Amino acid sequence: MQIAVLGAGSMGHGIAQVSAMAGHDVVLRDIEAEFVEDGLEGIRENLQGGVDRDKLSEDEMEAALERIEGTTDLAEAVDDADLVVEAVPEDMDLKQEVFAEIEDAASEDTVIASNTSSLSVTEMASALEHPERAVGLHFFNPPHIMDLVEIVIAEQTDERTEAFAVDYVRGLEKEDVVVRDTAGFATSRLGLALGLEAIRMVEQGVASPADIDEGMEIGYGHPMGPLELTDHVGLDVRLHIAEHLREELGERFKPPQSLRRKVRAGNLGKKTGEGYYVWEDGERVGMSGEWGGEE
Ligand SMILES: NC(=O)c1ccc[n+]([C@@H]2O[C@H](COP(=O)([O-])OP(=O)(O)OC[C@H]3O[C@@H](n4cnc5c(N)ncnc54)[C@H](O)[C@@H]3O)[C@@H](O)[C@H]2O)c1
Repeated sequence: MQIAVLGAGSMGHGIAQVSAMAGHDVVLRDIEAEFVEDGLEGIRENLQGGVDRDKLSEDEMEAALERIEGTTDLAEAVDDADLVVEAVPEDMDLKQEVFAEIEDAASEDTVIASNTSSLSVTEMASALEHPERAVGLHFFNPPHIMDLVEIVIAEQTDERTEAFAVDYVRGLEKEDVVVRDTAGFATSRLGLALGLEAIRMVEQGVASPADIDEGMEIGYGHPMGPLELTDHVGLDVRLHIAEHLREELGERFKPPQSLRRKVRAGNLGKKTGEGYYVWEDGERVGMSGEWGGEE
């Protein structure tokens, strides 16, 4: 199958990589040649990492690389594509513009997918003349490691498009869950509900961040507790999604005060060195100030 991936950033280059690994021919498109080159370099590094860890052979790496081309030309990318996956920044106007551009340049039965993590695919699809071919393919970061893809069914998505998306995801040897297009889909909504409640529990002094996280890790088998996960994702990102879900789904997603306070103070989690924990060189070294630092 011929696949175009638009946007060669964190997600786009990974989606191009897993598609090529599954045997598809891929064109990766970004708006500047240097972004395309960065994306291709990211793919080379990931694949080389796989070879170093004996996950794939040199030959498999070379074959995958040969199946991927880069371009800045939209028409060249989508012209022969059976599937176009957009992974451009999370902005509804931009996504709608990109959807309409794809439809102008692609053939009539090309499936048009968005990797959005929170926006309405139904709203994006409304920019198309044939919206029944739109679908959400929500990959997780990084796509070459994470096994799940949420397939998001917009109001307009028809059965052919849904079946196509399921086949594509299974062909990547990933697990699919099919969800209706609602705010936060299935994963972000549940993950955030847990994260916000954990933050409220910290605010109420129920237990320390480390004890709450350990409770979920050991008691419930979660690989990472909700507060550490919040630090990984970024407090700013979680606040933004909470505000969106509050607007769409109600007050139960109201962002807790400490989340707002920390974001205002620039304490955004692992990337800035402090969130609910303190981080040094990417390692968790203690809890944030009000918990005295000690775990
Ligand atoms: N980063 C994550 O953890 C994550 C996880 C799941 C889904 N997503 C979603 O994936 C999408 C992309 O996120 P990202 O983190 O890869 O962003 P990013 O900023 O790393 O990459 C976006 C890329 O798109 C390019 N771009 C901008 N306009 C374009 C256009 N018109 N055509 C082609 N390329 C264009 C940019 O130059 C940039 O290289 C967003 O919708 C985001 O919500 C992100």
